Amino acid sequence: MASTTRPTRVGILTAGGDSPGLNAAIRGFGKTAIGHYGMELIGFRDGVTGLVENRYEQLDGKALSGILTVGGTILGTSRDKVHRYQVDGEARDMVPVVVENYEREGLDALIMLGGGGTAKNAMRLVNAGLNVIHLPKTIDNDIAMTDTTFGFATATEIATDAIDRVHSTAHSHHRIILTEIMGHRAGWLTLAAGIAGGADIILIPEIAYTVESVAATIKARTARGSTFSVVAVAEGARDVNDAADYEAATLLVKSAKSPEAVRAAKAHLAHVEDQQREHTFRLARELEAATGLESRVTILGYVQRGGTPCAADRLLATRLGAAAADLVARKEFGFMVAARGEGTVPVPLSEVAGKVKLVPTDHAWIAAARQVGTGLGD
Ligand SMILES: Nc1ncnc2c1ncn2[C@@H]1O[C@H](COP(=O)(O)OP(=O)(O)O)[C@@H](O)[C@H]1O
Ligand SMILES: O=P(O)(O)OC[C@H]1O[C@](O)(COP(=O)(O)O)[C@@H](O)[C@@H]1O
Ligand SMILES: [Mg+2]
Repeated sequence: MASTTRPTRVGILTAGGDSPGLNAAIRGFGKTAIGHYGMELIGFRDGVTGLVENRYEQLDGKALSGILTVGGTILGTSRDKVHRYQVDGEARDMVPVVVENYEREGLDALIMLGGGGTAKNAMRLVNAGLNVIHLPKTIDNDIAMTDTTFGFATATEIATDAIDRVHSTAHSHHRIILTEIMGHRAGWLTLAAGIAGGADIILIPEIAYTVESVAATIKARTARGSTFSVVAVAEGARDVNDAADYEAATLLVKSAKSPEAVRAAKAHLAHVEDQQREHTFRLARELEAATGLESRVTILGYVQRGGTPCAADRLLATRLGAAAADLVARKEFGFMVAARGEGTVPVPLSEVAGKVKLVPTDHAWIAAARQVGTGLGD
């Protein structure tokens, strides 16, 4: 009797903040899965939302054509959590619903493209028995166990270009221009763009700053005849006082025992972070008072996440996507596909989920910044 084997059926989604290279990764996975391995592919809409609501579209060769260079994600995205899904203002555990949808659609695997939050969602679905593979995207570069993430290189280009551009206006007006750069709790993007753009001072969350130190660097420049300065400020950077408050709030979260205590501590941490949100404007006022130089703030914001991915991100996203399809073909699941050197390695999701990769204070980039005379605010 002739045996009929149905093609492997795979779902894919993008979740978390959008990031240049998401479409390149969808294409990299899809072309390999469909063209090379003969699999079927469906794309869930708007991240975990589409997974819960079972909203998806068929992805074929035509749907994947022409998206390599396109910014954002053709599938849409959201920051929904699978275990605390908001329904009528209430948080519900939707893992069983997702399992049901996965089974009803006859899926053999689910590919989740996302950052730290997505790694945690992926881990929850792995624990519920689904065959999941995660690909690391984020402009923040803060995912553990991978050399880098797609989106980071493009965002670095954009932020570097911004720093280049504020230089001439800072110079013309004899001003201090503070350029606030994204990165959530990590300083990778600010550090990379700050070095590449030749910022005079770089402030990152991993190194608490004092206004006195930043002002001293600026005054030393004035003494050398430069009556302007450019400061690259990470959105998560803090002065020593704010850093102490933040650390205390973080410790509370870590030491909380009951679920209620954890929730209360997390709410307190969110409040502390909220209070510190305007820190770049405060620093601008403090520097103006300390140096006598007029100060201005430029917040780069979502410009850093938009538009076409650079070549390095297209290359990274394509090779990670293709490697994910190889894993599906080999029936190896529960992994994040990490970039390691020029290759890729599958890393168990348990070694990634819940971890954040911050800039080590002995990192070579920090050493190089110091060596060329850049102030780090400490
Ligand atoms: N007068 C200026 N006008 C515009 N850009 C400048 C000026 N001086 C320096 N830059 C830019 O600032 C960045 C860092 O320059 P750098 O050589 O470190 O200057 P400095 O020694 O004055 O700090 C470079 O991108 C450089 O092109
Ligand atoms: O898009 P939102 O919800 O405003 O969030 C902003 C955050 O998203 C990011 O741009 C990227 O975050 P993820 O890639 O981890 O989702 C951070 O740099 C920033 O702190
Ligand atoms: Mg993140």
